[in-house]
Amino acid sequence: MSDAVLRATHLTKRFGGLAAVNDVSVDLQRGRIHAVIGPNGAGKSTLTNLLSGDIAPTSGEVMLGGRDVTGWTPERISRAGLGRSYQKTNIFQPFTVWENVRLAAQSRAPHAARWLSRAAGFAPTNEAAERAIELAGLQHRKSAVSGTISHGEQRQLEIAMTLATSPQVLLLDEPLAGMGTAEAERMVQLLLRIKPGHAIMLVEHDMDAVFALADQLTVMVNGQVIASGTPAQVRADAGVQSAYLGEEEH
Ligand SMILES: Nc1ncnc2c1ncn2[C@@H]1O[C@H](COP(=O)(O)OP(=O)(O)OP(=O)(O)O)[C@@H](O)[C@H]1O
Repeated sequence: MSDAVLRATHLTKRFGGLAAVNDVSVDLQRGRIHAVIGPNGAGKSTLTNLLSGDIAPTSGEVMLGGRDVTGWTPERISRAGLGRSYQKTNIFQPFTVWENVRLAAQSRAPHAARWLSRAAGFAPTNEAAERAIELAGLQHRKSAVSGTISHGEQRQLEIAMTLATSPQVLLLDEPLAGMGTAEAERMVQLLLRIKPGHAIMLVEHDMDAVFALADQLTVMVNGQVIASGTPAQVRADAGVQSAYLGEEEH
């Protein structure tokens, strides 16, 4: 697996006496979705925060595109090619869908270009925004005010804003949370569309979606990886059945 775009090795994060993430290693490869599942408190959000640089590990390292990014700020890691969706918190509700996505794309424009360009006249930025909106399936909502679109569309917008920064790696934190069946299906299709060009880590509680999307599955319990492999391997794992998947069936 030498072609990993992101490789985290032996990551540990301690909060006082609690090892929220305990010796966890994950690889993310282009064109593949690596799902991380586990019960509440398993350490999935902490792992995501370690990869994005939002928190620094107690030990272990994170390599992104062949560079050691351990301890880098989130902004620097983001510029190095990692995009992370933040559950609607980055959306400016009064702005249109287009304005939100274009602002996200503009944050990636070279510094000089940002100041020299007029609001609607910088072609590469507009192209990145157009492409992101199309991939996210929001063309028909471009001029809608973001605060007025549905919950599912806001989640699509959040992903469009992340895509607009042209990341190689995407960390997606529960993109299907709070969705009905139709919205969830739309999001699954969106994720399949963006999969070919990106290395994706998906943290998600919706097991139907996880098994529909994941090429690789890592199961965490109490900060530790208890199983990792293909969805079929993980489904067949007796330890996973009793520690986690079994719970879903009750
Ligand atoms: N900043 C913090 N300080 C202290 N403990 C923390 C902190 N962040 C997380 N924890 C603890 O670390 C453990 C893992 O939490 P984390 O949020 O990563 O789990 P999770 O798998 O994302 O759960 P969920 O599915 O509910 O989001 C939990 O016991 C949590 O209480």
